[in-house]
Amino acid sequence: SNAWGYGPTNGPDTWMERFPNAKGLRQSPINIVTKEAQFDPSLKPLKVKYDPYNSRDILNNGQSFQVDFVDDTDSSTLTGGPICGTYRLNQFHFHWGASDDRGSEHNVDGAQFPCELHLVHWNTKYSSFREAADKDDGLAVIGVFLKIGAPNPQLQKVLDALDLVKTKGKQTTFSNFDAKTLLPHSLDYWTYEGSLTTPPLLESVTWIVLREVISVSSVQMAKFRSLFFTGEGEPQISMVDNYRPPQLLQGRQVRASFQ
Ligand SMILES: COCCCN1C=C(N)c2cc(S(N)(=O)=O)sc2S1(=O)=O
Ligand SMILES: [Zn+2]
Repeated sequence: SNAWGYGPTNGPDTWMERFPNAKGLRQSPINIVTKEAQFDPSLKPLKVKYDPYNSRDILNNGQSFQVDFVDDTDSSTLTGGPICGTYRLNQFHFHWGASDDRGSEHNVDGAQFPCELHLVHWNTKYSSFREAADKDDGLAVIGVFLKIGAPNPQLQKVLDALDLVKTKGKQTTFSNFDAKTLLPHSLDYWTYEGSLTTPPLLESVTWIVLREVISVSSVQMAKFRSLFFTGEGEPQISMVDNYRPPQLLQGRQVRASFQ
């Protein structure tokens, strides 16, 4: 099928053929040049309020795996930071490499991390996630880098569920998970206006990339790589290198919440 992906014939360099946003002026991810990120004292602290009760299921969507949240009330929200109003947590997912030397989407001073977590929120000024998804101020995504180090016990809870969602389309219940336990101590961040990093590449995302990393062990990274892009019964293709490379800044300003 000609569905988009990360392979040699359907990867990021082919996406502009079917998704013209790929050539847009606010595409993501980017390389964050820390010296050029300007401290903005008007930026407020991030306020993250996640309720474990809202976690619902974990799904292999054929490009990553995501943990979905019930978002019909304001019980898991993001406020403050660079955004106005209240954004609700809809899902989180990851991007990772075939080896520990690559995998993140954003880079910091040209450096890639082995994995990057994205927590996706939508602006409640719109009636639903789908309605918000293509609005300039529709989405806010928190990006967290994972760095090789000590095993991460909170992440392990997510990884233990992967045995049940090995192939595309598989999903299983995933309740009572507190997404806040995946965040680092400091919520210092860089922020810029960007897009979804996957098709349809909608230019609707306020990116909030945390400066502090969380840890992941090499053994835990191998667990991510045990998933498959392909469905049950199809020739297996390992789910690895599901990241888009950095895009042109096109004159955008990256602001820092810290000095
Ligand atoms: C019209 O809605 C289209 C569906 C959009 N979504 C699908 C993604 N693959 C996706 C990727 C996202 S990322 N990598 O930019 O955080 S956020 C996101 S998402 O907003 O959950
Ligand atoms: Zn993502």
